[in-house]
Amino acid sequence: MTIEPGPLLANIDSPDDLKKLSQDQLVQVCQELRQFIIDNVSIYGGHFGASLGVVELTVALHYIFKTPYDQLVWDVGHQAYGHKILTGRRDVFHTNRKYKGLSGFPKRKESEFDTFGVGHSSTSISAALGMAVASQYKGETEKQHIAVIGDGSMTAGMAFEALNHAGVTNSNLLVILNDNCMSIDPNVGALKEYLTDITTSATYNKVRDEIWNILGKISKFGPNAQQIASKVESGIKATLLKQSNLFESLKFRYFGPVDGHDVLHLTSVLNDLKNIPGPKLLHCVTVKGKGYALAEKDQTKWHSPGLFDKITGEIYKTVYEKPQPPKYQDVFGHTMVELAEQNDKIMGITPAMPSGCSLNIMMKAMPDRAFDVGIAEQHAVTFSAGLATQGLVPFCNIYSSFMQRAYDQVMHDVCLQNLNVVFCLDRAGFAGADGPTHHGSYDIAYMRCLPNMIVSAPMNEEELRNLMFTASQPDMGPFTIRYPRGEGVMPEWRTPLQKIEVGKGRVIQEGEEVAILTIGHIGNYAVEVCEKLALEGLKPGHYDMRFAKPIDEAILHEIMRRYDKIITVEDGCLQGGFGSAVLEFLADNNYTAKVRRLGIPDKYFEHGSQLQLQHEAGFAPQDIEKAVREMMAQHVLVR
Ligand SMILES: Cc1ncc(C[n+]2csc(CCOP(=O)(O)OP(=O)(O)O)c2C)c(N)n1
Ligand SMILES: CC(=O)[C@@H](O)[C@H](O)COP(=O)(O)O
Ligand SMILES: [Mg+2]
Repeated sequence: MTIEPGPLLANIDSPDDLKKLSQDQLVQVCQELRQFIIDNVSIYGGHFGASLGVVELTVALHYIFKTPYDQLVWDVGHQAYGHKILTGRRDVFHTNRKYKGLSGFPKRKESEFDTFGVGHSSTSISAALGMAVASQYKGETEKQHIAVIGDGSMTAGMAFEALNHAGVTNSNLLVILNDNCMSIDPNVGALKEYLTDITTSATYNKVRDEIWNILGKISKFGPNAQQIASKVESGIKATLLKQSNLFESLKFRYFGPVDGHDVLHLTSVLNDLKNIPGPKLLHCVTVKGKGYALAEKDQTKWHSPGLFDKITGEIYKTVYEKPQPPKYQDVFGHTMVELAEQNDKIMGITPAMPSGCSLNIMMKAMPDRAFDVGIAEQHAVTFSAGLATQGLVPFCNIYSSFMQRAYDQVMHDVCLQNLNVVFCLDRAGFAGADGPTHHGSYDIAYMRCLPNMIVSAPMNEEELRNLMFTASQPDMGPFTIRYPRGEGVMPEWRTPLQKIEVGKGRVIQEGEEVAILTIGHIGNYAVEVCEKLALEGLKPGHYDMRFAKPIDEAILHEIMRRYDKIITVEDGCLQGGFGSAVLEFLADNNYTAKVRRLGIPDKYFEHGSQLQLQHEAGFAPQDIEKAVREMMAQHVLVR
């Protein structure tokens, strides 16, 4: 079902069509765009509050700037639905985040208006600066470069690295700080408080209004207006502004705060800024979820709510007759509290994903022992390392793909010093609709090669709890536990906590001819396959190896004695992953069994459901079954 756009939006196939509208029509087009986003997301899903919050900004940017010639970079990109709809993708927007459909984030290969591929936060200023410097180098002096970054994304070190560089260039860069006082959860930290102070400061607002009044008058003076305006503005700021401004201190020209929902004022401000050279920052104050009352009220819930009834606001949930297994995330969250109640050394850390990873349960129960540190993965890891030096046991929960950003900290600050930090890597394996930026494909490989690091993955809820308990024991050193997004398999999951021997796998079923070796939740697919094959009297062995490192050598020797053929299955990259660890063991021990490795091959996978992507990669249940049947049909001549 395609959604009908409003009458103005129906005629906008590109920003050129938008530019044909009169100023008066802009308010209506914003209403239509907002409604179109609500209509689509309620039926097809996706990120919600962030795009509603930048409707006016999106319209104003495409109205004033010459996109795609002028380069517009969205940070994270979860707020870019309006941008996609206005730039030729309105009629296919219902495919957003669906398998083979539009990406949920800007993507260079999807549109020339998507100047930079995003998904992970805080890259926009660096990227836009790179573009601005390239334009300068090529003599494209007219070209504009705009980075739109949220207050949450601004908390990351990378954003500050970029500001630090940009401030000493004379590049044509406009940073728009979209300040809605929210990350996914409420934004945190001193920067957030600083931004709130500026937004509410009476002195500041007075100064700002005077500057804009004077700019308005001066613009009547013709071609030299901007130089004059710029001098007047600096003068006013220098003389009137007693409090120092962070961005001005970094040599940016700071403008704002302005109301990010007043589209007419925004167009006039952007029009003025277009003509002011050098790095500048416009502080826009917006409301996440603007225009949909429930989303304005509970902004975390409506960040990405799932499907809902747009009239009543009811978020649909599947109703089951029997109790269902919990999400791994909730098992993690509740187990953290349980462990921390028993062991006063345990602390919890998340970089800006408290509700996503469920550390919010511990943050509520034990606020002095659980920290949201902002979008700051590098800091989260080294902060955890610092805690560990003092004898505490930090559980640092980071989405597998976001951990890529903190790799040096894992190696240099944790592993090299053999510190007791537990890394809970959430969203391991295919993330699903978020796509390649968010798939947790590489963690087994990138963690396995680091000395001192233990790498494990639970096959179910009980295993997750036991691995967490094991990792909390004294002197474990760096310990990784990876698990996927979503439900496990055990409705009755509050099992007693038991220590697992590090590096020890489990026999799920002994069999004949072919052994399936799995790691983590994906092992449940092998269970399914074995049950199906048993109906035909076929009985492959199945081993849940639990640890990719140290790998269970005793069980592997035993497997080599019993089987000619091995299938390894992992929801991670094949290069350097769990299957590679098995191959290394075979080679080191001169075994010559036939081995087939199933996992994520050496290419990027787009978005879709986890199962669709697993099948595309060749390790969904039917693919494992096929591999077993093919292996069983093969005759091994040499042993
Ligand atoms: C490196 C990284 N860490 C975490 C995330 C998860 N994440 C996506 S959006 C978001 C909040 C961003 O807040 P802000 O930039 O203020 O945008 P808003 O949603 O408020 O519009 C977070 C934490 C991410 N995409 N990238
Ligand atoms: C844009 C972004 O990075 C997050 O909103 C992400 O989509 C959250 O993923 P989960 O829904 O798996 O928590
Ligand atoms: Mg925000």
